[in-house]
Amino acid sequence: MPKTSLDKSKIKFLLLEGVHQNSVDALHAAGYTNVELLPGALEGEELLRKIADVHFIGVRSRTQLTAQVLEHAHKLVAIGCFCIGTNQVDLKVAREKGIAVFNAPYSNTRSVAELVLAQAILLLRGIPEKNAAAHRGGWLKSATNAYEARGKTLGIVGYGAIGSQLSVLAEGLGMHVQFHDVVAKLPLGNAHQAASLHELLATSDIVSLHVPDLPSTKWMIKAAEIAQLKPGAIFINASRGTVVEIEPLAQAIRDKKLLGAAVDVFPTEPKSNKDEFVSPLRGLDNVILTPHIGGSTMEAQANIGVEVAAKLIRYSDNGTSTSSVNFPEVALPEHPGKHRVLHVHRNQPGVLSQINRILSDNDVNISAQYLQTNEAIGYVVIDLDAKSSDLALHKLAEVPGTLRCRVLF
Ligand SMILES: NC(=O)C1=CN([C@@H]2O[C@H](COP(=O)(O)OP(=O)(O)OC[C@H]3O[C@@H](n4cnc5c(N)ncnc54)[C@H](O)[C@@H]3O)[C@@H](O)[C@H]2O)C=CC1
Ligand SMILES: O=C(O)C(=O)COP(=O)(O)O
Repeated sequence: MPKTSLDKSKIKFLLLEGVHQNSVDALHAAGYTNVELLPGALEGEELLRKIADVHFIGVRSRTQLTAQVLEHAHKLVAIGCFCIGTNQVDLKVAREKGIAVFNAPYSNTRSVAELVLAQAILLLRGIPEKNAAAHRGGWLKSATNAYEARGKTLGIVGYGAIGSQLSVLAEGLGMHVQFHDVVAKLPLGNAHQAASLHELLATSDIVSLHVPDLPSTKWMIKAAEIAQLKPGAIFINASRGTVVEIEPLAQAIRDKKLLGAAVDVFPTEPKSNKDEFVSPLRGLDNVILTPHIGGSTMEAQANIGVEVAAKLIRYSDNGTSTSSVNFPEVALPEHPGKHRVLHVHRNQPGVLSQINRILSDNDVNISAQYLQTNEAIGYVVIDLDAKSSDLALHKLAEVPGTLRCRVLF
């Protein structure tokens, strides 16, 4: 059973995919000097070897922390997703192992919304094609198939943080907005909820996807859905590459059924800037292909770096798990003069009573206790006298059902 009680300088952080330097600075400032920052994603043997040795890992959307990878994460206390999506992490397995997962749910939403709006305007004017032709010496001066955004209907699939922000920006341009969501959402401005996905697809001039990667959104746009789009429509996907089947989309572009498309996310993405990008959409001039940079702005990355580093530091320093995406949320006060035992266990009957029995049998004076559970795990935090913490750590780590146990000084 993994248990930790470490000096800060021995707590290892591995940050991947070039997360912002300010996260390293924040960790250093908080006393965590053992931080490795790598520019790309990791996979295969290298990831397994590295993850086995660290207490905290930071990733973006590319590194896959699957059940198999997490099997090797013997020391891991928490995962920071320096992005919105957490689909790259097996959240359930992480939870069952007592590993808390944090993300930055809002820091890059504006960047995505701005990019999508810009792409919609460029595609309405046929700019990608005209630009590509001009680079080859061509001159496509023509108004044919070039339109203003004003008065066009934008269909947003997934009216969450990004979709609703896009809605407001698009209305500012004079567009009509409709959306489809599985949850009833308050329409902003003059936007309205479409009767169904089918109706949205069939009646929008531009369709933009903003759903998370879920089993229910996997390949939600296939040949049948693409066939429902209006002739001459524009299709944009900056959500996840698993939401849209690429081949039927490429075919609709080749058949000139669609005016254009913008795609930022792909079923398989290169793991770093050194690897080749392969896609059936390559070579189609009226498709804007971007390398998953919807959230890649200086502002967003700086905000994400600060936000996620702060969540990891708080969880490490103090045990607060607020805003974790897979963990019982506990907001904890400081614990001056006391030691704090953090105990993560399976949510099964009897664990808490055993913990309290052990503490009482050993005359441990509890100055505060906090408990939060979800359907899978329980998270109990106990503040006690410094002299008792070593004993408590070792005894509580042996309680059946214990997943992780550590002590904070
Ligand atoms: N291209 C990029 O760089 C970025 C991509 N993203 C992607 O965008 C996604 C959305 O981000 P947010 O708006 O912040 O998430 P969000 O969670 O605020 O909104 C997602 C919305 O989709 C809805 N939804 C879920 N399943 C649906 C379905 N089957 N049909 C229709 N609606 C459904 C939800 O009810 C929710 O309202 C992220 O999960 C991430 O995958 C996020 C940031 C950057
Ligand atoms: O925030 C998200 O979910 C994104 O897709 C952005 O991913 P990235 O950090 O650019 O790999």
